[in-house]
Amino acid sequence: MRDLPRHNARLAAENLTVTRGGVPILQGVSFTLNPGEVLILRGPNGSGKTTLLRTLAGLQPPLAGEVQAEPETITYGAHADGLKATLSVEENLRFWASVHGQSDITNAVEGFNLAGLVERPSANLSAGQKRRLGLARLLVTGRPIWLLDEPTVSLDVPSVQLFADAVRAHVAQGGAALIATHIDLGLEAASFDIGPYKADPATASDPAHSDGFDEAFL
Ligand SMILES: Nc1ncnc2c1ncn2[C@@H]1O[C@H](COP(=O)(O)OP(=O)(O)OP(=O)(O)O)[C@@H](O)[C@H]1O
Repeated sequence: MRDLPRHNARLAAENLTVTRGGVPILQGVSFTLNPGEVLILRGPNGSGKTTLLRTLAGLQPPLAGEVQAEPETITYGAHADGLKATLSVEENLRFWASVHGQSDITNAVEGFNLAGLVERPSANLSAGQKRRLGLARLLVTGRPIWLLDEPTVSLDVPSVQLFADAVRAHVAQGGAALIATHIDLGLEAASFDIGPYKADPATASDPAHSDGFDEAFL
């Protein structure tokens, strides 16, 4: 069983303003994610969930406010699977594990029912199988804070269950997860609704902080 550094799995957002294409999308976002917690990120399409997750993950700077988390505690599961197409399932997991200084992929293979697929190039997986492999990578990072963007897209019901089980096991070991999803995962979790944090359109983009181009998120 993995031994996650319990005290590291805390993330706090302090009065965050997040932007997309230089335009403020959310402002005044504050919340805390504690070890052992699952928080479901709620908000309609286009409300800024991806933008917030990317900011929390350190992939883009906030326009204002602060993200507090210990270094190298966060792993971000994006919309895109980010798999290496020519590598097999096992090679993908071993590669990802080595990037994070880990070596054991057993939990990842078993936890996402990949044993029968280990030798298959990831390019030849179905959409749901790719998604399972993408999620299995979470288990080889050794990182305690999972930030996940629509993790169940393409998953069938049994696979959603595998994912929910993985999250349960993760938080039972002191991990934490913030999950943007529109479906009920059957998890014991609080919700964080970003609706009240919609940025005031009058808060014009600050050119000093504008990215200056039309961002495309991968
Ligand atoms: N390339 C872009 N440049 C600037 N703004 C964009 C771009 N793409 C999307 N936006 C806008 O940024 C806002 C926030 O988008 P974001 O992807 O964070 O929302 P979301 O809540 O994750 O949506 P969904 O539930 O549909 O995934 C939306 O209003 C969207 O229209």
